[in-house]
Amino acid sequence: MDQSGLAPRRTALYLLDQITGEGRLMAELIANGVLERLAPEDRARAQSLVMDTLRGMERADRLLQKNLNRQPGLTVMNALRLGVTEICGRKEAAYGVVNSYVEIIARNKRASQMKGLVNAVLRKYADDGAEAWDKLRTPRTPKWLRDPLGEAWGAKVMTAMEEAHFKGAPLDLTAKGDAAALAERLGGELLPTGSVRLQDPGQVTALDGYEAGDWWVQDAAAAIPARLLNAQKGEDVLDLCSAPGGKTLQMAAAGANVTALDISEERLKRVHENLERCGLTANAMQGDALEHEGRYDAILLDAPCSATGTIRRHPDLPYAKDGSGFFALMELQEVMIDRALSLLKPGGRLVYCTCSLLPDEGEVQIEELLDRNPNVRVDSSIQNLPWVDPAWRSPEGGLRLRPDFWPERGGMDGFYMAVLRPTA
Ligand SMILES: C[S@@+](CC[C@H](N)C(=O)[O-])C[C@H]1O[C@@H](n2cnc3c(N)ncnc32)[C@H](O)[C@@H]1O
Repeated sequence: MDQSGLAPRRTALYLLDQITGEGRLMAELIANGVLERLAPEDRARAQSLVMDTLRGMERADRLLQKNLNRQPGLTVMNALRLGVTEICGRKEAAYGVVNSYVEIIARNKRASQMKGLVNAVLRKYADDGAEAWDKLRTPRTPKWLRDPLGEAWGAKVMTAMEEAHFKGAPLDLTAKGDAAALAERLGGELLPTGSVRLQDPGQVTALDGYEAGDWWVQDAAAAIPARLLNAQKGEDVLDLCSAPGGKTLQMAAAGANVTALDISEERLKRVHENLERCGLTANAMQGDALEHEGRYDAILLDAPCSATGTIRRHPDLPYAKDGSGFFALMELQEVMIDRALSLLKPGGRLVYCTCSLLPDEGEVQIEELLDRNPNVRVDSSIQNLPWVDPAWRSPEGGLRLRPDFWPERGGMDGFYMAVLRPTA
């Protein structure tokens, strides 16, 4: 048989097993070199197969349920999910898909006796599987996360967010210089917030201006906190949780004296690489935000969080996580906000943000801060900036961004952000 599709599919199956069975994140697996043995085009293929399967998981499972008396072991189930996604979701020719997964399972010592089942089940989708797939509802987020998000935002918004998650995300860039000129050069859209959006970018590193460091990849929502901080030339600015460095680059490009801290030596390497590629300067250093000393005009705290705002790009998150670590993150966020406020010079400002859809990591953190510290106010004037959509305004004075906003443009990451100013 034709062996060409086997390598990316086998890797896709391994990735899916690790995500759904071991709770590993895709980014972590890739950083550990899982894709390295594959040819570059196969890497992209393996990755996109996994992403599509995770995004459409509920559809694949619903279609499979009809043809399975009981759920097989994880690897066989995941091979079936990948196969159904390819045939029904990606509309690929069934023959090659079925043969590949049968071959992969046949070569798997623990699962080889199930190759007949894989063959028999996948074949059933060859004729009308694609049509059945298209008729199914937008795939739902796993219950552990759907419940709290639905409670926070309501059923209608939940469905709209799920639609955004299912569609995935375009590529957003932040320009080092003139964003309008960059949009024109790359044939992208200049967004109201100043980011440049490309709908169908191809390989990022091959785009014009990558080598020259004229831009960096940063979701439009993720670019807003540094815009709110509005670092000025010559100001002493602290990026407390900086890696991989998107916001550090924005503040360095504005001419501020940026100290970029991160607890992870490994992740800090990315900050150094990004600064070097873009020809920008910052004092990037490894350190714990809770122990850092100094006094700053402006501080950006992009706190570690559930990252539930990034599901459009990271559909593995709801399957790799179960929410069990989130409470500890919320406690850390609270301590970090207090610590960050203590590092401000008189008259200084702090932007607190998280790429989370959970109010406990955003709105509630700010409400609780105001309760325990009457000497801080939320600077709600940012809600009136000309490029701020009124729909983003949050009652306590911050901005709430959600993936279902800008649906006609391709959405945005979920984020919460607020500008805080000590009054004494
Ligand atoms: C949301 S990410 C930051 C993203 C970054 N601001 C950007 O825009 O590219 C959170 C970061 O916080 C770092 N972190 C976690 N605990 C920390 C601590 N106690 N002190 C400093 N950094 C910490 C993590 O290593 C991670 O890189």
